[in-house]
Amino acid sequence: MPDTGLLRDAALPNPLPAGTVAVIGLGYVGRPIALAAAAAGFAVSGFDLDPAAAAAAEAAWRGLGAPGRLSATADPARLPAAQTWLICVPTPLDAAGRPDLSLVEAALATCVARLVRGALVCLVSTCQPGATNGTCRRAIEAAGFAVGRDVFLCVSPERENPGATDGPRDVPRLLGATDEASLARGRAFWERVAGRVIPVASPEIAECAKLLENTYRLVNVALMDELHRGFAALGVPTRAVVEAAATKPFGFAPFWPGAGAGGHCIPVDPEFLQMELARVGAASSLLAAAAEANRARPAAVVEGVARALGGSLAGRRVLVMGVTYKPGVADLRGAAPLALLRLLAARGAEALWHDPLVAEGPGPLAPFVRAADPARCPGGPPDAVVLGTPQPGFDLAALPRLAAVAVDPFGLVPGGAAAGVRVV
Ligand SMILES: NC(=O)C1=CN([C@@H]2O[C@H](COP(=O)(O)OP(=O)(O)OC[C@H]3O[C@@H](n4cnc5c(N)ncnc54)[C@H](O)[C@@H]3O)[C@@H](O)[C@H]2O)C=CC1
Ligand SMILES: CC(=O)N[C@H]1[C@@H](OP(=O)(O)OP(=O)(O)OC[C@H]2O[C@@H](n3ccc(=O)[nH]c3=O)[C@H](O)[C@@H]2O)O[C@H](C(=O)O)[C@@H](O)[C@@H]1O
Repeated sequence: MPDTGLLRDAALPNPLPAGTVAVIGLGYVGRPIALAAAAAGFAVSGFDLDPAAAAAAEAAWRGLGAPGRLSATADPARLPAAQTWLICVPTPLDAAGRPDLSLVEAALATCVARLVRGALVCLVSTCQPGATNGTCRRAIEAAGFAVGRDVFLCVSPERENPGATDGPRDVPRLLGATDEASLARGRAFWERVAGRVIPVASPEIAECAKLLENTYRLVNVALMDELHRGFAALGVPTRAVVEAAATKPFGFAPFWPGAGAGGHCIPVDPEFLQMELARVGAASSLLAAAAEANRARPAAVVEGVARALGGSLAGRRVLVMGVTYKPGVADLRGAAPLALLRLLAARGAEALWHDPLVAEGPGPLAPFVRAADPARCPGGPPDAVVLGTPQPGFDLAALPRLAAVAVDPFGLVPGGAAAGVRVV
């Protein structure tokens, strides 16, 4: 690869500003990292393709009294020749359910067009093992830079827990790099911004660890969903079983049943691991079964509602309590309760919803009827109520009073099956 780095430096209109960071992608992940980097003393330029996201980031930062050295733009021409580049764009599945890295590739294109010698590129987005050493390295080398000499490359996957952790300093950061020099550069940056950094021996270890964390959650949630039905058939309350098992001071991490693990990470990220495992002929059948069970979970819950109503949902009115993907978080992405609403409607029911965290009926909720007060549903009391997401503040003991049939995929309603609640 020709070493054009020096030429590129000379041609750039911007001199390399000391301590400048560019954050590409200003969503849930990029925005707090940009803020933390500014708080750590870096001059930070955020970039988002979506002008609304860039404007929202600036407004949020202003509201927090963010330092003036923090700015956001949707115009790549306004990006400086930064010393540190952080890739924080989404990594979704495509329509066929395959991992889609096209946004990471586009972000890399924005970055490498402005790379200067000495810069550090860090992949933060959740990607498949090999993305750093493959996709990222190729993009940098194609621009004429030698990784580890001209430009430094590392990966530090995000591990924030939405709704529970506040910022990049809350969770230790894994850090993998392509070489020693890159690891040192990455470590110096992240220790300043995030505090606790855990260096690992390769980018692939960091990538796989991130995917293992979320795969572990998917498999265990799917197991609990299945056991929940079994325990119910045995007449044993699942939550009491898990709480009892969790008193063991080692060797057991509690997971809970629900309407289906949702969001845009737990059902998605394991596919990145599975894709690479399949490529080397080692696809995990256990992971495949868990993913399939999780996809099928909302349909199983709806079938439970149908059975409780005598078999057919046609013309019945069913209220879903809580529609976000997890309790306490106003995020509808990949939310299992949305699948419940769609499946109920597809089977001829009138689907209603209530959620104190969702004021309006935006996009995916538009086809369904909002019940601002679940005790006074439009059109009168529903035939059945099903717990979609147990939002903080829900009076679960009162759930069975909302309709003749109450369905609980979580095992949370007091009294459970003994109190006439349908446990699914
Ligand atoms: N949301 C979360 O709590 C967590 C997310 N992650 C991972 O972090 C990554 C980012 O996720 P989020 O921040 O949640 O996504 P997001 O959807 O909230 O935000 C991403 C932003 O990137 C922008 N974008 C897309 N392509 C771009 C490009 N080429 N150039 C510039 N901007 C671009 C989008 O317009 C959007 O505003 C994903 O890989 C995700 O799996 C990991 C852990 C936690
Ligand atoms: C706590 C934790 O490890 N969080 C990681 C996770 O966050 P996310 O917001 O997806 O939460 P979480 O996994 O709890 O719920 C997902 C779904 O499972 C359901 N869920 C969950 C637990 C359970 O016991 N039962 C259950 O049904 C639950 O109701 C949801 O429907 O993925 C993030 C990511 O990589 O983006 C990581 O950065 C986070 O650190």
